[in-house]
Order: sequence, then C-alpha cells, then structure tokens
Amino acid sequence: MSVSATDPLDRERAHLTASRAALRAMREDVEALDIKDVTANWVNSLVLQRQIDDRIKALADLAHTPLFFGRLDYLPPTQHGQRFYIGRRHVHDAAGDPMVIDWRAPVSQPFYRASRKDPQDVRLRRRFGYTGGELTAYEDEHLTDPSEAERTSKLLQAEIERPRVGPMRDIVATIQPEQDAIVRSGLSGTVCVQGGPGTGKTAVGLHRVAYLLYAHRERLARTGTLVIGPNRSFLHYIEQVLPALGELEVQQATVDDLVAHVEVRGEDPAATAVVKGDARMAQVLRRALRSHVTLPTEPLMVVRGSRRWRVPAYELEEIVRELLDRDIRYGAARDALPQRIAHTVLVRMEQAGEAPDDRVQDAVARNAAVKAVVKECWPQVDPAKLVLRLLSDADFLAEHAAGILTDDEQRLLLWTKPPRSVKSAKWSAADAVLIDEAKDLVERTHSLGHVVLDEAQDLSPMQYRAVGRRCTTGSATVLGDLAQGTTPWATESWTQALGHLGKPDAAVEELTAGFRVPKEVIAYASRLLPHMSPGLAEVRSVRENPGSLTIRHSTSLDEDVVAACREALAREGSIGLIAADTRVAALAKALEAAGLPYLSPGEETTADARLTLVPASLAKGLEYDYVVLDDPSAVVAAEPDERTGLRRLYVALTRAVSGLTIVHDAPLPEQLT
Ligand SMILES: Nc1ncnc2c1ncn2[C@@H]1O[C@H](COP(=O)(O)OP(=O)(O)OP(=O)(O)O)[C@@H](O)[C@H]1O
Repeated sequence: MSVSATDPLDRERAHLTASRAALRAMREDVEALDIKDVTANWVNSLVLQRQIDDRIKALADLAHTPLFFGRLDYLPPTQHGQRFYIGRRHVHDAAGDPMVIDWRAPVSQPFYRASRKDPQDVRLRRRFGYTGGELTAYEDEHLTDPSEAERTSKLLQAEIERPRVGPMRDIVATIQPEQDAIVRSGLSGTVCVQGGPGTGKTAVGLHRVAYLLYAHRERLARTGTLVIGPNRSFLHYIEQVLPALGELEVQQATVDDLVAHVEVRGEDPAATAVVKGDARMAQVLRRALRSHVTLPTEPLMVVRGSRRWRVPAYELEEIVRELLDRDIRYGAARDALPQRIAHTVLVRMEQAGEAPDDRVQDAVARNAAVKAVVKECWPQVDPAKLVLRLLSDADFLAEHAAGILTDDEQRLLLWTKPPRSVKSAKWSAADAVLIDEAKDLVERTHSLGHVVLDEAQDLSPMQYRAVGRRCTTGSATVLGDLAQGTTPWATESWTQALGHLGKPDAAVEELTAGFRVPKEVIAYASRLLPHMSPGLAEVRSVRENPGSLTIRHSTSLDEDVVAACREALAREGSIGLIAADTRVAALAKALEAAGLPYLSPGEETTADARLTLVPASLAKGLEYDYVVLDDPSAVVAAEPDERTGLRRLYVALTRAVSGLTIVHDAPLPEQLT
C-alpha cells in the first residue's frame, strides 16, 4: 500500500501501524525483563513473574479490537493544541510520548462529552470506522465551526445496528454523554440508574467499573470490586466485557452466590418468601440473637496462686449490660467480655497492692472460671441454627417477632415439618439470606471497594441488605428498571431500595435513550406500561433501523413457531426463541423434530449455532437480533399475578435488536391490543 501524505485516511492508517509497532515494542520490553538479579527470594520472584505475565497479556494486540477509535484535536491554547488518539489502552513510543491515550484518561473525556454548545476546547473530534481490524472510514465534527451543521453520527448508528453474535461487547467507542456522566462519577458516591430496556444500564455499570479501576487502581486492588447479576447465564453473557477493557480482576456473582452458607434445596411459596425478604426480619433476627445473652446472677471467683479474687454479680452484670448497649457485633462483644472481666480482677489486684501487667490480664481472661461465665452469659451462636430455630419453634418466633410481625406472618414463616438439623433442612434462597443477616450480626461481613448491582429491581429488602453489607465502606452502582421487576417482592421505589442497601443518599439518574429495541417494537411493548408501572416513561429508541414487528395468529402453534425460527435463521445474527417456562419442553421437542439445533441461555452463540431457546424467566438482561415470542398470554399466565405476568411479557418483548415475531394461538393479552 502506498501511503500518500495528503490522504487523511492513509495518514491515520500510518499512525495505526506506528502505534501497533509501539505496542509491540512495549510488550517486548516487558518480555525481556530479567528478574534474576532483582530478587533472590523465590516467593517474590514468583509474584513478580505473575505480574509480568499479566502485563504481557494486557499488552496483547488483538487483531479485531481497534487500537484507537477516536481522535481529539484541541484548540491551540489548551493542551498546546495537541492531538490525541483515543483507544482502549495507553500506548507510547520509544521516547515515552503518547501514541494512544486510554479512554479513561481526563484528556479523553471531551471525546464523549464535548458538543457544539460546549466544545470543551476541542476543535476537531474524529471517529474511526473499522472493518475486520482494518481502518476504513472516519467522521469529523468541527465543534467550533458555526457553519457546520449538527448531524447524527453514521458510525454510531452502524455500531448500534451491528448484528449481535456471541457475548456482550464493550461500548467504549460510542458511550453517550449522559452515559459517560455516570461512568465517570466518583468512587465515593453510590449511583442508582433507572432506565428502560436497552438504555445501556449494564454497559454503563461495567464501564464504570473499568473507569474506577483506572482512576483508583491501588485502592480498589486492595479492597476489591464485584459485579452482581441475576443468574449464571446473564453473568456468562457479560463476562467478556471487562477483560476486553483490560480488567481481569473483577469478581462476578449472583446474590445467591454471596449468601451460599447452606445448600439451597427448597422453595418458598410467594407469600412466605415476601415475609422472609421483608426488612423487619432483620429486627427479629437481632432480637433472637441477643436473647442468648443472660445477665450473671452468681459472683465470680478467680483463684491465682494462694489468692482468691471475687467479682460480685452486680459488677459482672454491669459489664454485660455495657457490652449489650454498645452497638458492636455479637461475636466481637463475646471476644471482649473475658478481657473486660479480667480488667475488673486486675483493678482489684492493684487495689490490694499488686502490680500485675498485661500478661496477668491475659492469663485471667483465659482462666476457667472466667471462661465459664462467658459461656454461660454470652454463648456462641451458630447463625444457621438460629434461623432454623426461628422457623421451627413457634414460641421462640413469637417471643422475638412480637410487635414486629403479625400472627399471620409468623404462621407463614413456620415450617410445617421442622427439620432435625441444619444439614437436613430444605433451605430456600430467602432462608440463606436470613442466615447471611444472622452471620453479619455475629461477625461483620467484609466490605469491598465497589459493587455493581444489576437488575436490582428484583431484590427483596433483605437481599439489598446482604449486598449493602458487602460495600459498607465502599460504594455501589445500582442498575435497574422498576417496570421489569418480576419478583413478588420487587421494589416499588429506588428511595426504599437505597435505604435498605444502606446508601440513602445515593443519586438516582435516569437513562431514556434506547440502544437495543427498534421504535416500532418498543412502542408496542410500551402499551403495557400504564397497566403495570404507571408513571414510567416510554424508552426513546435511537435506532434508525425501523426494525420489524410481526404478529401471527396460528392454529398449529409449535409448527408455526418453528417456521418463524427458520425464517429468522435465514438472516444474519442471533435468534432467541422466548417462551413461557411451561412451554419450553414442548418447543424443544418441536425444534428437535424439525432438525433445528438450539442452545440454552448462557451457551455462547457462534456463527454456526445462532438459535437459543430461552425460558421467559431467564430472558432478563439478554438480547438477540431476532426474537420469536411464543404465545404471550402463556407468558403472562405463568406468573402468580397479572402485574408480574405483564412485566414478564414486557421483558420478553424488549429483547430484540432487529425484529420481533410474535406467534400465538390464544388471544393476545388485552393490554397489548
Ligand atoms: N452508547 C452505546 N453505543 C452503542 N451501543 C450501546 C450503547 N449503549 C448501549 N448499547 C447497546 O445497547 C444494548 C443494550 O444495552 P444494555 O444491555 O446495557 O441495556 P440495559 O439497560 O441493561 O437493558 P435491560 O434493561 O434490558 O437489561 C447492548 O447491546 C449495548 O451494547
């Protein structure tokens, strides 16, 4: 290829080639590091070698991930009129001068935020288009040129319309200003994002983690970061995004994973789960736990050598009361009690003219008589056993739930056949959360530096508390859509949810532009909004592709659904066949009979396997180019109440990027017509 000095595209390509060479040189420098002389200690050298290996990995040049996607030319007075190429990572040349700037660096910010109204000292913003790793196009905005008209970016449109195959990908090249404001908000504050389907909440949450790791690398490396999603298949779908941004250390989990102290084998009826998930349960647990503390009634006698030291009961009582009044964990108070008692003994020794030191106090604290008092007054409590007793022993529950839970609520909690032991109990997911709460009452849960909580609307108050205690000293990004709440305990307001999370002062932001669902489809789905979440605004689709919405009445449902899948397979991209969970088995059979291979959610779509059979209960957070929706009324009917059913349907209707085909034999829910 001959490089002409005047063709801008050629010059940009030359910069790409030079940047790639610079990246290669950076990698070679690291590869050439010889650590033999740096450290003789083999543990240190292992650690160092691992860091070096990670660094080499991070410096890999991925053929299909463009090294830079944008360029900013500043006006002369700022940044010395410099030009910056914006990319996923920092690249510098041999002299240390930047070839590509990390998208998270402060000088990159105007790439996302500058506008004609507020050019932020930027003269030119250039976006690059790539085809299979080749730089093939660019698009300019002269932000300070009044004669240039505002127009929507074709590259942005192309990016949004690009067919979806495989797992979720990053959006660094096209983060929108209102999204960027959330991505770059500070580490100290918790942010809550309300946004309709496809407004980019998940994308924004993941990019915020990447941003925070860049801006506060050391602190977060120490304290840790965690992304919480609704289920395994969702986590699988999003797991590539952060590694693609160079961040390999972020943990992922479901709320169930966080509280997996017992094996969950049982399921609660909805009404029971609602009570178990209610924040009042925290009060019941606290009371029940503290009821194990009893006030001493006997004096303590400590024998040391030839001397006996007596502490009267009223003094022991005072110590116990004082610990009860202090707001410390049950276990911490239990650990402190022997030392407090020993201290009282020490004071007596001093009064008698002895000069005991710290070692004497420790010895007294370990004295059998002192231990006996502790065992008697402040016994060890096993959190799971505590919950087991509350759920099996009506009197114990009544004693601690009095004035907190009604009689009916207490009845809902009690097991009809109490299990014999923690091991044999058929614990439910909500029980595991109760045990987690009890565990935290005994011993403080470790707090991370930052937690992203996705699909947050579905959590119960007790689950919010479980997440909240994992970021007490850190912050959180809470993402959700109240209209997509499909649990019986789904939150009705973010203020309440944030209160339970322990972050009542968090800012609530709203995203309204939709990047997934075509206009016609979102308009159709939004017909449900007034019936299930009145007051929530319809998403404004930014997609120019009108998409397609097809509704077919069928007299032989399975056959017509299979036919619709076949039609979708004739096009490019992924296909999701979404159906009520109860319909999945029949449809699986129909697909097999028709010789159409299909995947389950969480299995990766590839160019050869593009059809996924999705139970409606797992559709949340996922997306497909084409969606075939089987019998909407069955999706509604599968839920315990109509509102939840309509919300489940709303989720299913909003998964499509390019087209939605609805096939039904039963009449459509009236709210849609
Ligand atoms: N700024 C953007 N540029 C390009 N694509 C974007 C942008 N923002 C979001 N998207 C894309 O839109 C789709 C929807 O994003 P995402 O899944 O984050 O939305 P969501 O709000 O979490 O949706 P849901 O409520 O359905 O879970 C994804 O494919 C995402 O990559």
